[in-house]
Amino acid sequence: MMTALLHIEKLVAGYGEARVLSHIDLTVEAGRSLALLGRNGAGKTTLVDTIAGVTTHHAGAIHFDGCDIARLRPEQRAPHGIGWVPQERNIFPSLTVEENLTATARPGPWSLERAYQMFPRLKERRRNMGNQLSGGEQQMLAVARALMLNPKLLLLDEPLEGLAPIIVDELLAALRRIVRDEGMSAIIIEQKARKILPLTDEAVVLDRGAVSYQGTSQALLDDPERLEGLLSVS
Ligand SMILES: Nc1ncnc2c1ncn2[C@@H]1O[C@H](COP(=O)(O)OP(=O)(O)OP(=O)(O)O)[C@@H](O)[C@H]1O
Repeated sequence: MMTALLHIEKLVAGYGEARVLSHIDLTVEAGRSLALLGRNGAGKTTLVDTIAGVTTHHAGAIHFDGCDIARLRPEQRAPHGIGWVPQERNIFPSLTVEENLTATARPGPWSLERAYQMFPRLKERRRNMGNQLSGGEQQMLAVARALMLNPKLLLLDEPLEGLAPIIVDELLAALRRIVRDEGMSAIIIEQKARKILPLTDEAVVLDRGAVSYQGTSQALLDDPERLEGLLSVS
């Protein structure tokens, strides 16, 4: 039997006493990508942050690559193969682009050279400091830095948010190559469903902390009315 890369069962999590996620079941197979969708406040960030280990875990299992990681501290999860890019990006402002990339790198196929191939802009800016970058460059740096952790699973929290349309297209092209051509497993939170669904294999929609849709991205693209219904404010 093939075991899933990530298998979440009956997960209940939140912040302190507050329970935001209730009985979430979710599976990501190796080499598959998942779009995580839902209205504002549905719990998308809370779910990704729970996989990264920075929320309060109340109940349920998080199996990752054969281990139960639910009780591990965040810094213990990265070595297991979780590459997390939070919404805030957390670029080191007083390190150069290249130092940002190499500071946390782990051995594996994603080298500095390959990161620069994926994001040529970063190579041009490699001697710039983290705080001298545009929002788009910062996001590219955050994704490239996560790749250089050589993770088994990438967690991207709204990578397109606040970026100019031309940068959105550039980043989407890179993400497409990362998940489609390179076969990287990923969970990508996105508000703009129609932008991200063409890249991803599966989709999960959250509503008030529970899963309201789980299926293929293509099925949602093929059924705009359903997609609209799942994401519109009721
Ligand atoms: N630090 C926190 N402490 C307490 N409650 C929080 C905290 N962060 C978020 N919440 C609550 O958890 C719920 C889910 O928020 P979350 O950020 O996960 O949603 P989201 O789907 O990512 O929304 P958005 O698209 O707005 O980022 C919301 O009701 C929010 O108010």
